[in-house]
Amino acid sequence: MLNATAPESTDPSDAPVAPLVLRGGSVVIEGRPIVRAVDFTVRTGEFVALMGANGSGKSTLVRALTGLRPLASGTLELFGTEVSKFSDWHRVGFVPQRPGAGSGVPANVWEVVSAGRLTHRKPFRPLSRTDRDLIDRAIEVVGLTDKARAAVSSLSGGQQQRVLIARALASQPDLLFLDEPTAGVDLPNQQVLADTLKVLQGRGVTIVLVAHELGPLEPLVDRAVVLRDGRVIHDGAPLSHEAVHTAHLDTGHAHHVDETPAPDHLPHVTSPFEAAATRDEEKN
Ligand SMILES: Nc1ncnc2c1ncn2[C@@H]1O[C@H](COP(=O)(O)OP(=O)(O)OP(=O)(O)O)[C@@H](O)[C@H]1O
Repeated sequence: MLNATAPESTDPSDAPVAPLVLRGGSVVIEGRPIVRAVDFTVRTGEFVALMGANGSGKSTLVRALTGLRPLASGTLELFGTEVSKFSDWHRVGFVPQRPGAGSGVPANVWEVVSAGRLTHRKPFRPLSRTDRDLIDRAIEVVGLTDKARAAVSSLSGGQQQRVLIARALASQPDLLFLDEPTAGVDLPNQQVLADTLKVLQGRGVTIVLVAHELGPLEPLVDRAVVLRDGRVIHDGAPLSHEAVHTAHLDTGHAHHVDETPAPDHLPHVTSPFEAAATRDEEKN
């Protein structure tokens, strides 16, 4: 007699593709190794906090993971595709650290958030009804509907941060990076951020967030990865602010990395954002 129950698949190709796999990733800036041989995998739907002291390399790592900084060595795969061949950038959202969504341009909230739909539109086509609905909804999720036509420059720092988050939401990413979204943001705004990220987490979005302290975000975090001097010193349960600073390589959760210094001459990995990143640096 035939068994009607289908046998469970053992085919490894059935496993969901990890949104992010970095192997031996190093970043060198002006000859100085800033990120050193980091292995970092993020699974679908995970919420990972990237922690560590000032200057430990968190922002640099995030910029490498978003294709904004070339890797000096190592490999990066996004949704199973090597980064130089990856083209589904609309699946990746990034909320940068720097405040000031308006950045001197007299744009209103709705205009800035609408930029989140740019990667989805065909060139020179006006926004569709769907685009407009997604923009309105993103503004609603971050609680700024009543400010939709306000100049971004007229908003508080925390509200401006929410505008940047709404812009990322409007692009409906599957993988969202946020670089210190709570820095300099008051507690009510941090709570709005936590509520917003909870909505995204519920939708299955994978989230990688840089933070010094988790605050209201703590209950959402599945895993903390702590960097020190460009290396991973902890990869496991979320840590308190104090524990981040006292974490040692022998915590038990620690992920040991190769101590070999990055070589001087390294292969160059290009990305579609590299030109933009260079321009960005020149401005700094
Ligand atoms: N464009 C750059 N040019 C020169 N050095 C840089 C550049 N970007 C980063 N660095 C250096 O790399 C190191 C790591 O910086 P990074 O901003 O990645 O650290 P971080 O952990 O995010 O710090 P913070 O918490 O202060 O934001 C620092 O010593 C910084 O000075």
